[in-house]
Amino acid sequence: MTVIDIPGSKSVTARALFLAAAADGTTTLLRPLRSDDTEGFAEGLKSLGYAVEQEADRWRVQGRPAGPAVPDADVYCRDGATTARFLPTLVAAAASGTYRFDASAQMRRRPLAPLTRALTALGVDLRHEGAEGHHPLTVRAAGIEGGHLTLDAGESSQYLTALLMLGPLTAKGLRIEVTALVSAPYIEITLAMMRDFGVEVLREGNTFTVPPGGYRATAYAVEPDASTASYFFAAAALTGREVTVPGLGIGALQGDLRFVDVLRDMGAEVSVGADATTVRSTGRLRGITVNMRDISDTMPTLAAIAPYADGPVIIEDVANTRVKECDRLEACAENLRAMGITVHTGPDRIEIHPGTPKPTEIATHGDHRIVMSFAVAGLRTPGLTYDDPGCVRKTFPRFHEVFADFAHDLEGR
Ligand SMILES: O=C(O)C1=C[C@@H](OP(=O)(O)O)[C@@H](O)[C@H](O)C1
Ligand SMILES: C=C(OP(=O)(O)O)C(=O)O
Repeated sequence: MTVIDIPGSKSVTARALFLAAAADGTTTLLRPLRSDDTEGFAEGLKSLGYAVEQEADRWRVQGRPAGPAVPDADVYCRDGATTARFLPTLVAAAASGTYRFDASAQMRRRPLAPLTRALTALGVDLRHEGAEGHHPLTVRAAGIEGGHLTLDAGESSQYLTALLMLGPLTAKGLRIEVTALVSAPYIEITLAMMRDFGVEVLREGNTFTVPPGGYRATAYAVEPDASTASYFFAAAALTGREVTVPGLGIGALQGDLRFVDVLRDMGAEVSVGADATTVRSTGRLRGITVNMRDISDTMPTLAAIAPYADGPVIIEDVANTRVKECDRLEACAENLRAMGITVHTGPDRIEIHPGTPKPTEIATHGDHRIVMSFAVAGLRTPGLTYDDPGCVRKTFPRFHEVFADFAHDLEGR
């Protein structure tokens, strides 16, 4: 059995930084993720005048319920959609200030119109320099009264997360009626973490009622990243081995841990314990048809191991993977085809046929998940190379070292 320590969750770290910055008091984050996305979020907060002290496994944030410490700032959100969607929302609640946000070329292309429209509907003066609903943008803060909103979060749950977290910072709170939602388990993370910072959201069907009153600082331990864990679980299922990830068990916040259910359906033995999850190969990897709308960050993980299954793998309802770090459906298809595999894609689906993959250079499109997913395939098809291996920095800067040690350890068993 191989036990692997996974770095902290990106989603939890980003939310914790937002909530800590808005809270009354000093918050300590234990085991935050240290990667480009989360360092970028912390840097963004610092540009806004928040005090963020970063020691290796412990970050301290001094909350500022009144908002940024500086009257104006330029904030670069890098490639992180959590940063690019959550930070403009955080500053919108301040009583005054002018804050300009920009992001990487890909993040400029990624959408946020439903969020910017919702903020505008709440009375926020938000201006775009180019296309509406895209970075760069400037927020002129003047406080938010609050009230009722209708939101389409069918393209990204991050719009809803941003507005939920904004609610307690408005004068009267928010009532948000959601007409469509993708990546729903991320909303459970948001609600659970808001509760940890002292705010209870009332949920009635598709309507969320968020009370005013602000957040309370706390000490917060960040759980390991479940999307990152998917590469190690998939590796076990693919290579006939067993892998245990401590820190992700029954009470885990992240929906992406459900990726192990997909591996179970494909033939692996899975045990989700109180505080750890184990995947053990039974030697079988069956084809499967699976809806991944809730856990689409793990779609590339499944796509990369799909050719080694004994039947077709069909992944459905993942249209939003086309607006991530790249068009992930086409990137997976392109790379699998380059490996000699038969693949069909539709607007929201991918169908991958069994075959004998041959090594190639993986076109990463700057997407960390493409690299990490195909690294798993590399355990069965040695010789895969990557045109931009360093893009793993977004969520797991030490991925290549850790994965090489892990693969070595697996081989020895
Ligand atoms: O809220 C979050 O932390 C995230 C939500 C998901 O995005 P979408 O809701 O845009 O699918 C996920 O893909 C992303 O990596 C992180
Ligand atoms: C889609 C992702 O990130 P984000 O949307 O937070 O940039 C991801 O990490 O796979």
